[in-house]
Amino acid sequence: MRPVTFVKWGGSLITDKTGRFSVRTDVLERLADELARYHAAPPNAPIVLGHGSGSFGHVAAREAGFDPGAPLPDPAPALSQIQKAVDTLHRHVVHALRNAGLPVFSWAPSSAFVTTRGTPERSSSDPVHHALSAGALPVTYGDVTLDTKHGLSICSTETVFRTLIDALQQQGPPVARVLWCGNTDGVYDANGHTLPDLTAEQARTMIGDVHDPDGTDVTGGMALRLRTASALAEQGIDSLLLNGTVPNRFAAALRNDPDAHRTHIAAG
Ligand SMILES: Nc1ncnc2c1ncn2[C@@H]1O[C@H](COP(=O)(O)OP(=O)(O)OP(=O)(O)O)[C@@H](O)[C@H]1O
Ligand SMILES: C=C(C)CCOP(=O)(O)O
Repeated sequence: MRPVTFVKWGGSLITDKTGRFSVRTDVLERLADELARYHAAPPNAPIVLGHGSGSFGHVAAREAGFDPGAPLPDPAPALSQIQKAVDTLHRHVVHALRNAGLPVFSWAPSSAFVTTRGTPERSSSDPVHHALSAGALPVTYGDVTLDTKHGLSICSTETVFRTLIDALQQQGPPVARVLWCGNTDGVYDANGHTLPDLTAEQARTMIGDVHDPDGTDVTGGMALRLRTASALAEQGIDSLLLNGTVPNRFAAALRNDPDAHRTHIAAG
């Protein structure tokens, strides 16, 4: 099998994070169409798609009183409410993908692993590995998890990807790169200009300089993305941070076309 490309559609892209349970259906449909065209045109890399939770999971987690540093006194109702919100957005995503003709295989982190203070344990990538071998499109997402210390925790798509990539790397196929699709032209410097190329070290240095995302967020925004991309670069995996709100930017990144409006965090 060819090396796998991981793709995240961020919550800032597919939802309005300043709203409450507000999905951008038009954006979802266009992205699904861009992905379907790539999928139908060999030679195409196998894809694992993940999506953020935006104004669904982040809002539900905040409303349930989620605090990453402390256990919730009564986790069961919160777990159920957050899972419902996350699942509602996931249904929108898989609906758009199936309508575009893609062979979706949905893979829920909340059913696949338990966490300890937010860190996944005992994860198996077997279903994702087999789905890829079968030619399916595995689709996962940032999710709520049962947690051994806190009752519940939240796993961002970034954490899900790192766990899944570690597990996949042990069995093959290799993972080549991650496309992080959001609502900015990659990572901006202090003047708002895109930084086209960053090493892992430079990306890590920038963590203290980024601001919180607009709207509700419980997982760490751009700081978490930079931390994750630097760690992946050190494992030999490239990251591209790009703006999915602009038509065809995602399609161009899938094809590896050059584009000045994105940030490349290079492996090595
Ligand atoms: N230096 C920066 N360059 C680019 N974006 C930045 C920077 N600093 C902060 N941001 C903010 O980070 C946001 C992206 O983080 P966010 O967590 O919303 O991403 P996401 O993955 O799309 O969302 P979700 O976590 O809901 O999936 C951007 O919309 C932007 O407002
Ligand atoms: C808030 C929840 C439930 C998941 C967050 O995942 P992310 O949007 O990828 O950070």
